[in-house]
Amino acid sequence: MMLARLDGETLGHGGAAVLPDVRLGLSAGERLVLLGRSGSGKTTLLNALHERLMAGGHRVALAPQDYALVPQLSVLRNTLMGRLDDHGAIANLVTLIRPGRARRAEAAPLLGRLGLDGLIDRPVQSLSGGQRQRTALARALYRGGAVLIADEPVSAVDETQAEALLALMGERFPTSVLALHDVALARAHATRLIGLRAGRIAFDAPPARVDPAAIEALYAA
Ligand SMILES: Nc1ncnc2c1ncn2[C@@H]1O[C@H](COP(=O)(O)OP(=O)(O)OP(=O)(O)O)[C@@H](O)[C@H]1O
Repeated sequence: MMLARLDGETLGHGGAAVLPDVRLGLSAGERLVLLGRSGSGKTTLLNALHERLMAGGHRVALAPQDYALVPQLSVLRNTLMGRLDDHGAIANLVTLIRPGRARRAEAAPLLGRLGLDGLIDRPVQSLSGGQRQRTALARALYRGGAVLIADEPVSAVDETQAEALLALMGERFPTSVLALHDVALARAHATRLIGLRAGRIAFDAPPARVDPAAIEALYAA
């Protein structure tokens, strides 16, 4: 089933085209991984797919590159924010002021899987970069949905953790679109690798059909 499609659209910012004439579809069950140099348009493309999915009425979990956490609030409260739009304003206020036992119990197993169990009540501003990144991921995984969109979601953790986190994302979300810079992780996780270079999609194919030289060419100066 096709969940979202970009059909010859020009993506950019304020009139400046970053990716002209993009043709790309996302079907249920696919794991797309975007590769490309800094500034090649990965975030731009993720945002466009996010908008398109939302417009189609799909529930999407988003893990942005800058995490978008509230630094003064705890790991638990930031995680619970993943479902704010499922509840009314009053319920949300109560949850954010004093998360109830039920909400805590709901989020705790996931925070355990992410290695955050000892940090649940710590304000995010007192965490390391990797711990913040895992909190942002916790919020997305707690949200759940048809599709996960994550922009460099494992850039701040070590390789072993990265593999475990990608496995967890795959377990929770059959469909995802990720930007990754680690080519080995990208190959291992993706069902489709998409290379961006010089304003266009240089390749879009299953990892086994993408030549290492094509990937190297993405990053060549
Ligand atoms: N809000 C914005 N306003 C104007 N230009 C932008 C904005 N965001 C990104 N750009 C420009 O769009 C281009 C693509 O940026 P984008 O963030 O999509 O790249 P990226 O591949 O995700 O990069 P990185 O790997 O560094 O995160 C860049 O030239 C960037 O300068």
